[in-house]
Amino acid sequence: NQTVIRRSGNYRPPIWEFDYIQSLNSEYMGGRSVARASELKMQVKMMLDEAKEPIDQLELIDDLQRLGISYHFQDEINQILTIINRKYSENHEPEIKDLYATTLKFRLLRQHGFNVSQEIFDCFKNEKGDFNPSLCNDIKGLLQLYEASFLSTEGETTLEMAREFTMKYLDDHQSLDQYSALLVHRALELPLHWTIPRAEARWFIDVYGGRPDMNSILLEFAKLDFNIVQATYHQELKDVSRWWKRTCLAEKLPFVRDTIVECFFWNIGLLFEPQYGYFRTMSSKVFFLITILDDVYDVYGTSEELELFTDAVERWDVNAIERLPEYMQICYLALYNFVNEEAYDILKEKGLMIIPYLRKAWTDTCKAYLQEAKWYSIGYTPTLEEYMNNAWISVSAHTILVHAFFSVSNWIEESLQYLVKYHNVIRWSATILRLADDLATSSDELKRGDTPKSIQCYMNETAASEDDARKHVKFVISETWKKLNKDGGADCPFSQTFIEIAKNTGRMSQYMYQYGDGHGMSNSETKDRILALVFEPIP
Ligand SMILES: CC1(C)[C@@H]2CC[C@@]1(C)[C@@H](OP(=O)([O-])OP(=O)([O-])[O-])C2
Ligand SMILES: [Mg+2]
Ligand SMILES: [Mg+2]
Ligand SMILES: [Mg+2]
Ligand SMILES: [Mg+2]
Ligand SMILES: [Mg+2]
Repeated sequence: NQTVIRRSGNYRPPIWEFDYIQSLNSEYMGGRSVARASELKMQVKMMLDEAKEPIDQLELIDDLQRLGISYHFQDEINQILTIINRKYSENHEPEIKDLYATTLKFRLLRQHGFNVSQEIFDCFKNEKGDFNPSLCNDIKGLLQLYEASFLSTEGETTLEMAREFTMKYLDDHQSLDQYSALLVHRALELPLHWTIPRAEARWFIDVYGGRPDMNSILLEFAKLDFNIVQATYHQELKDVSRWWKRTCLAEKLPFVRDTIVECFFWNIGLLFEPQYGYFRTMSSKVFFLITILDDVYDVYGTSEELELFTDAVERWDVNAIERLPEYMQICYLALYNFVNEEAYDILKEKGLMIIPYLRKAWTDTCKAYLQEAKWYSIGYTPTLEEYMNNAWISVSAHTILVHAFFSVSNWIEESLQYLVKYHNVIRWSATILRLADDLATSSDELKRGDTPKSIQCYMNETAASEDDARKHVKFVISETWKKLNKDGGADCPFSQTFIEIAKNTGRMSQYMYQYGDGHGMSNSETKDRILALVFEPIP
């Protein structure tokens, strides 16, 4: 047969070795830390009970969320916000026209699913309908309004105006106190709504520590809780790494990305709370399988082999293995065994047979991969729309979210129908992941040979420069967030936890790819972030 030319991704070796991972032993595992944490938790709960003024309650809630400890007080927080929302809906007139207080209330209520209207901001406009330029000196208010503008849905022009208005003034503001300057700089880099909670917590704990009015109980609890939660991550990562070792996939497939730690890291972004260990462990394996299959289709497989593999996945018949080349047999059986392992757990725990759902998700992924491989082999450049109709599937977010649905959801029945037809909350989450991924990975992909990506399709279709194409892709990400805010909003049929995973999938993609390909090439920023969030306790 003709000599097969196989491309290579020339990927780098893993940064963290198996033995190092197995040697992890956090001092925060012990009972002493847990005992101290529960004492502190009680004191924080009292602070919540004692906060009487709405502005004090809102500021405390905002601090708890940014410090990453609000998950301990969900009931108390929802109770407080329900009362504030009821008072607001009974009496729209704001006591004082305070941009900061009004915007903080709007952002927290909307973030928690209360659909408070953007009209709340009309009292800050002049007779022309623009925001009062006099507001430009209220830096705290401007910053809140900037952050709030990212919770907009399509057509909310006041929030659109708010984003433009605040960006103009925030950018060149000089007279800033040190704390506000840090918040403004951070927000302009990546707004709060687009930031994964764990990354915000790690950063804000340091910044909060330097705030003049910081509360030492809050700070101590935030640090200790962060480290205790990180200690549970170590156990989960040991589990995942033992699975990685047992499969020998990296050894058998030297051409794939060997990034099991990065795969685990994705899932700290998706859901950080300690009680979701099973989800993170299983989802890390999903990410790893997606990554190596993606490399089989993008880099290594010949068209004939890829057709065979796609057909074998669609048939979901272990006997199909005979017809596969050896390297594909190991991929297929690893996928087959993992899917059956998760299906076994769910059948045992919840009495639900999920193989059909998982099988369809993986089949859709492989068919989308095959479509891209075909476009590459014939040198075809699709229109942006044609590309995206396939690429929101080929980025495999739907597979990640289908697996997630079964490993975190309890009330599965009524939302199952929305899962199967990939409800928009899945599509918009996948679209953000795809576009953020293309911005960061397409240059390397094109160099070694891959299908044209969103940037290249847009350039080919409109004769735009690469710079303008990248700007357009960033604009589409921003517009897609408005759709995600809407379809992941109050009347979304999924659980809050599932919606949070879908939103964090978009957030984590913007975080992982903020400085280039944090997954495949792992730049220093991503390495430092993994050290801070996964390995190193806060001193
Ligand atoms: C999990 C993922 C985010 C998804 C599959 C592997 C990834 C790390 C990334 O890899 P990439 O090669 O950029 O995917 P694609 O561009 O070939 O679809 C896309
Ligand atoms: Mg939190
Ligand atoms: Mg790829
Ligand atoms: Mg690919
Ligand atoms: Mg690719
Ligand atoms: Mg890519």
